[in-house]
Amino acid sequence: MTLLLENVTKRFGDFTAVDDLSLSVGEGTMYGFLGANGAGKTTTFRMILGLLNANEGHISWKGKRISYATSSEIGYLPEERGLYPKMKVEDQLIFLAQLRGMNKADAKKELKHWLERFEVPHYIHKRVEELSKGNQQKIQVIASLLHRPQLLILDEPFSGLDPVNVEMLKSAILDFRNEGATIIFSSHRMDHVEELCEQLSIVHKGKQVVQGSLRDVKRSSSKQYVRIHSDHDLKQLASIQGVASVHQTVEGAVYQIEAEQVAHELLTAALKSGSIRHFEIEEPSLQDIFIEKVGKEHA
Ligand SMILES: Nc1ncnc2c1ncn2[C@@H]1O[C@H](COP(=O)(O)OP(=O)(O)OP(=O)(O)O)[C@@H](O)[C@H]1O
Repeated sequence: MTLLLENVTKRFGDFTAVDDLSLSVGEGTMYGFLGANGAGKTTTFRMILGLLNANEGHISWKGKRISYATSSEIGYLPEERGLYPKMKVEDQLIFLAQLRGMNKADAKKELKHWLERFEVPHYIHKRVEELSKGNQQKIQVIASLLHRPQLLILDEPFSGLDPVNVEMLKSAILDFRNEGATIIFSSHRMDHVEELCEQLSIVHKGKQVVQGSLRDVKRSSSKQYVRIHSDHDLKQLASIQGVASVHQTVEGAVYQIEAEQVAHELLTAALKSGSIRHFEIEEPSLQDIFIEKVGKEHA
């Protein structure tokens, strides 16, 4: 595994922010790191980067500890965005790329490429403070990947972006992954994670409560749903044993079921009531799984 965390614990005084966390991220993987506010995501990222020391456990990147010597291989979008407001975009980003070992000519070329990719080439000579929040966010994303890191850590990359910019960023980071980078990112938007990540982990109060591929995580969930579209009244289906809840939709209803067998009973009962237009057994969404594991209060 490229990035490995083994039994990592971080305490602030008596408070345990990250509790015995282990995870492994394969090379070229897009990895989602999820959790409610205060779950320990940023603390974990800071430990991976060597900005905070773990009290217990080990963290390695390609078998080594991340340090100043490996900083050119790593890109980081911090949660608290930290560009210099008075400095011009070009000066700032080229300076940051040079700090990570890139020469000026290459940095200029890459900067031009990414500004065009994010449709903001005209901001090159603007001061950061002159840009809107969303455009500052794009510039900060560019700062994290300009030096072409092998490992990119993005803390809430989509926050503050409008839907068009979200799509632009998704496509850019997918291309970056396809070119070989390993990407780990946190997000409170489960739909983005579902769309992008092959592997994910959910932490709750510092402890890992879910880890695996999106597919396995969904399969291991106790929740399953049946969606039925019909013009007939299907109210009586709610009383079938094993139907945990019913959600009415414009076209019919979605039933949460406790076992797959209940789906067959629903189908038989629905057909007895008349014809149906649509019948489908649905996997839970990542949002459902998150709420199941982390609690409704954080949904
Ligand atoms: N320097 C610190 N001193 C004391 N407590 C801290 C410190 N840094 C973080 N914490 C605490 O550790 C816990 C985890 O914080 P962290 O920022 O890692 O959460 P998070 O999952 O990134 O949350 P969010 O989604 O809100 O960004 C929180 O309860 C926070 O208050």
